[in-house]
Amino acid sequence: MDRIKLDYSKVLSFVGEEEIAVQREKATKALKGLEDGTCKGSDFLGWLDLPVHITDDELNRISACANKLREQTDVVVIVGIGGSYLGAKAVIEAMSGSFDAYSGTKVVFAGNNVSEDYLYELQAFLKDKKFGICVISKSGTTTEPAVAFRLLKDQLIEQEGVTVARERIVAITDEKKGALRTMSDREGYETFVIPDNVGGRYSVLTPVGLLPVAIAGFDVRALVKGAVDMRAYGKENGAELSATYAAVRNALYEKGYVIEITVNFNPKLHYVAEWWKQLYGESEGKENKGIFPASVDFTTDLHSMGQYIQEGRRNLFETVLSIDKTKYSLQVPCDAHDLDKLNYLAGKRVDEVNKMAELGTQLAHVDGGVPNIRVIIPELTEYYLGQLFYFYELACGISGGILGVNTFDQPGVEAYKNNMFMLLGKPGYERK
Ligand SMILES: O=P(O)(O)OC[C@H]1O[C@](O)(CO)[C@@H](O)[C@@H]1O
Repeated sequence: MDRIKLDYSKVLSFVGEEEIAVQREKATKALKGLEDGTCKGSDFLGWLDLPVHITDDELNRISACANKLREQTDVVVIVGIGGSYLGAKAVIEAMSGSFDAYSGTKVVFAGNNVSEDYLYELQAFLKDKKFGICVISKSGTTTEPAVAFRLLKDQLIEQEGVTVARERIVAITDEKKGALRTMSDREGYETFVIPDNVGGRYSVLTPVGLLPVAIAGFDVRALVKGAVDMRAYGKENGAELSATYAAVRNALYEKGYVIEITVNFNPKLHYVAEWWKQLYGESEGKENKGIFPASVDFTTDLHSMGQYIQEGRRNLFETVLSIDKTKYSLQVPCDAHDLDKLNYLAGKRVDEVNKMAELGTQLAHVDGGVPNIRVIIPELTEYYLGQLFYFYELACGISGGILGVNTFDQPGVEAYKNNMFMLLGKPGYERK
């Protein structure tokens, strides 16, 4: 099997090898802190060896539950927010056909917003369907999924009765605590556990990511295998890939490049970038520090954000997720009249046009003062997504260590919640 690669040659006119070497040394220390459990937030290092410890029994149970739901339903609603949906959404979007949504989708998402219109339209969509619910919340108390779950559970009971509804609801939550655990135990829902020592944004390789991906019909074993292989590769060489990426981005940060834009040239990677944004944003954005994680979809956004990236404030760098091989092959046809003047492209693969757009953009942006990192992915498969997830997770742990923050907490998220609870009159929040 091949492996994802890193190319940072196009940052070297912005930061020198010696500046990267300084950060690389810090990366080695940060990695040690993760491996021997002495870093800040060390209660949440369960993700480090998680892929290696996933057993065949666990994967079989996930497959069995997914198959049961696939047989019993037309559609399964995945209810969750943040780390409780982004990993699964990233894999499902990456692996699905671009128009699958129009031809009988198996999985839809809810509980990642509190839009009344979204929920109303979802309920209308589900009205004549056999549906199931996979509700995911580590804390079991997050408002967005809790509101969506209450509505959908009532609808399911109304459409199918209490007994069938119980069979079609699966909960993924804490082993012992939280409202969702209490409810699941009382109602007798099938449950899967999010380990205590794995935070939400690091949970894609637990049932949180694996069960929805399996329900959608994709290969969770290949996903896990990719992560296992990336872990093993890192063990051999001091986590070379992750440590280098962490060092390079911190060398850039030290020089005032405070925004990292993750770029794709394939819209299927849109949600991989959303997952990455939560991972890095929640992990590093604290104590008035941290690189701001942003993302764009090219070439689409070259026609909107491209102007700013080329000529706006020079405080950003790009990390391009570059896919080597496409799944399908398509050539630009020849036209006898050539009225659109495109015959110079006739016979070329559409992907060649895309690759030249990628190279042309890289050269233009580097010329314009935007350092460029490339993460090269051999093909868009579950296996390489598994590698990519693990590469990014480890790099994030290392990068947070270099920055000196606790990578694994998210105290800042509470501020909006407290205000919302106070405004909504939640008991206990009146005085705040
Ligand atoms: O799984 P839970 O507990 O509902 O939390 C969902 C998300 O909310 C946060 O706790 C805060 O936004 C994230 O860290 C987490 O991924």
